[in-house]
Amino acid sequence: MMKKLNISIVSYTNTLPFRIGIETSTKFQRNAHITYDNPATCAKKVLNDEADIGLIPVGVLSQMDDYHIIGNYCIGAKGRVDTVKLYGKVPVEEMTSIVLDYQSGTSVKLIKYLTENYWHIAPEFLKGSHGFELRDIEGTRGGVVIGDRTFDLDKQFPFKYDLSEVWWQHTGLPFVFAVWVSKTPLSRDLENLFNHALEQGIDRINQIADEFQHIVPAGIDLDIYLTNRIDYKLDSDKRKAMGLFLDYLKSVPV
Ligand SMILES: C=C(O[C@@H]1C=C(C(=O)O)C=C[C@H]1O)C(=O)O
Repeated sequence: MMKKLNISIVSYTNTLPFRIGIETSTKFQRNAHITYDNPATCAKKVLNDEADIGLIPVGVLSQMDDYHIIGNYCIGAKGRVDTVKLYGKVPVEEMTSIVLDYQSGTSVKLIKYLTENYWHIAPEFLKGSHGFELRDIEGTRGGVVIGDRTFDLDKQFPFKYDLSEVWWQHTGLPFVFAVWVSKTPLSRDLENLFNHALEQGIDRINQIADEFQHIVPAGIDLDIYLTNRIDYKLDSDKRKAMGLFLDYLKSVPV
């Protein structure tokens, strides 16, 4: 019998196929302890050895001495993703500061890449705290928000920028927000089993979207979100994009 595996998974709607794949796998149902966390917490748990496997932000990998990317799936997007946005009451060119989502480890670095290399502006960056998205985006202060909290924010701000779409316009590449990582390598068998569990969920996306449509606010089409916005396959273009982003993080410690 294998030791119980601690798995930390992002609790946002975009991980539904992963969650269902793992939760319904007979192997992991019995032999895993799953926690549902925000991305920054997933990373912290893997870094502190509180989790064996985590869905962790790519932006955090540059701070890890050793890590292993598991399987062929990720949280990525080809162009617009809808749930990672810079919001503001003024256009980005007029923003003097930007509050960063405390739940993020990737988008908070992607915004630095884009302000530097795409918009050519140098705003001050501030760390957001719980509830910042409803409180702190004011005047010339913009804010980066990720995950389900964005579902209700689009109506509230006149200016919004989809960071994955802007990355796509700038590089012509998809973007990878989070990957499955372990600090110590898994056995080939275990990695295959884990990847297979994820695949079981991915193969049922349309059915899952149907079943869970009621959990997202009216106006959000879950099937479109899970099939045309989030892109789960960690293919060669996504690996290339991830390499480019990690090289940038190495060159400018952000
Ligand atoms: C696409 C998304 O990507 C998320 C963004 C992350 C980050 O910025 O660190 C991490 C995990 C992803 O779930 C989203 O939250 O909607």
